[in-house]
Amino acid sequence: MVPAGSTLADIVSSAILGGVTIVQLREKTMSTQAFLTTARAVHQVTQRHNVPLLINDRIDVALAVDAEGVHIGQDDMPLATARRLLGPDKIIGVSVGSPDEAREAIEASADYLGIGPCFDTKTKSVRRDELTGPRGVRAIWEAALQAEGPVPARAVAIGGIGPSNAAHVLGYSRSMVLPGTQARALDGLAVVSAIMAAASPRAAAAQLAGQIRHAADVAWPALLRDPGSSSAEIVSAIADVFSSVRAPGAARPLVQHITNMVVINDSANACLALGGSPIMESLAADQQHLVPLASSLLVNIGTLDLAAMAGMRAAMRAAGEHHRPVVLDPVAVGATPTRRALVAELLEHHGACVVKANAGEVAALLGSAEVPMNGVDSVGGGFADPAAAVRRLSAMHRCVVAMTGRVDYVSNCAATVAVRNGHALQAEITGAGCMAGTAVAVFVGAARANPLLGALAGIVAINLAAEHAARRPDVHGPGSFRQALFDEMHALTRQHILDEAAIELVPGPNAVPL
Ligand SMILES: Cc1ncc(COP(=O)(O)OP(=O)(O)O)c(N)n1
Ligand SMILES: Cc1ncsc1CCOP(=O)(O)O
Repeated sequence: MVPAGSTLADIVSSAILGGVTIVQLREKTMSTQAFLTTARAVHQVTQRHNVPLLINDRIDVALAVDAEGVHIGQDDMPLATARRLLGPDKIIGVSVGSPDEAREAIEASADYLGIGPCFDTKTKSVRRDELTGPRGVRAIWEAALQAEGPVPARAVAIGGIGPSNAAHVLGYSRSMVLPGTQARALDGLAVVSAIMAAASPRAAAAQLAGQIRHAADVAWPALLRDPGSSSAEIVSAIADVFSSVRAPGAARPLVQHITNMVVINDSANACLALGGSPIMESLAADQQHLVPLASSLLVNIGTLDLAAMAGMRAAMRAAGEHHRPVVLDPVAVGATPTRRALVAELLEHHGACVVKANAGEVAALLGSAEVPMNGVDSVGGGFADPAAAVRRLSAMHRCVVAMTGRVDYVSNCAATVAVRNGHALQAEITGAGCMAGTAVAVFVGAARANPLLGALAGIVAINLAAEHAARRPDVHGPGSFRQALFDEMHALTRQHILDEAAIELVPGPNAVPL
């Protein structure tokens, strides 16, 4: 992987200057003599920078160059033997791909775990069924944290991790906030190609270090931020978000949509009427150019085709790299295997900031049959405990969930808010739910520090507009309602929100056991 004209030691030095804090030398095919020569050269560099060097698999090489430690796999020398040979002071890391392996390694005193492989990678040949995904990383990490060993558990994730998914992997794999304990993130990420094959290893390492800081300092605290502690406080905070978009002279948030062909025009008009600026582009190749310019990304799977699916993946990759909030609308997710697999993949590989869904879609995502669907519509009486359902989905995917219905529920799993605005005519026009997704995307882009409030602002805004439209004397049914809805979105004011938002904080546990 070392490009012509440069040496491994040069790359390691430049990666450390970019922010790498520990180096592992992994050579699968070199002769022992060449491995020793390389290890000595790399060790000189790491020692100069005061960064530990670990040798993969080869205890003999680690001893010969007096490296700071080793990394061993499940098929390598047993940990106890490695410890005997290396002594108590050397670092020993162990690869784990299951909760059982994690428990065993912690009990046997591993200094850290390498959890994975998380995603597919060209660096190592792994079977599909061996890939843990971020959800598997989370399960393994939680098992490690619950295991009892002589040293506290530490871990990194490995496999296919780069700048577009690093923050997502760290956020998604956090152990859950169980009552009385803190959510715990992994201690870092292990990457090979994202640094070694980069044009500038220093810039690549710096970008990854930035993603790690973003995950810890920005994304996670934002997700769990309080919306306020009383209905009045929350309504006032929602009104502030609304005003930040609608203030005279404020730049209109650009919302990049990949949406369905049924609603595309209505969604673009709703975006404009609410104060946003819509762009609707599904071409995969354009996403890396468009998404960084946008304030948020809306992905709606309503009418699927292969090109749009490729566009969604590319757009969500770009959103991960550039920290753009993604609003995912999993339209009719339970209806077909393709929809189920796509949404599972998008949530697992990229993650969403907000999932906006109706009750039937929430049920499908939870794997529950409690709420049936008829095509894209949720039918029946909904969940017996809707707040618990949104909390559970929010905790499962580490995102805000906005569930639309007669009463809307919006949750970041630490707080859940019920919204009792809206009108029955919303269920009589196609695309009302999709427009709610657009409304959420407009305000989430403006409320990055608190996506729960952004989602609430979108839901309240479209619902109040619907109430206003339905009250108009010129509205006689779905057709005139649809037309009036755009006018009323446009005419909505901060004062309407302060006077008319009907929201309440739903009492409940702070976290949900998964
Ligand atoms: C940090 C880290 N985690 C996992 C591995 C993989 O090690 P192993 O299972 O021994 O597989 P190979 O590297 O030998 O292919 C690692 N090297 N580092
Ligand atoms: C060594 C190893 N172990 C599990 S995946 C992997 C390779 C990771 O490489 P990359 O960071 O290039 O995906």
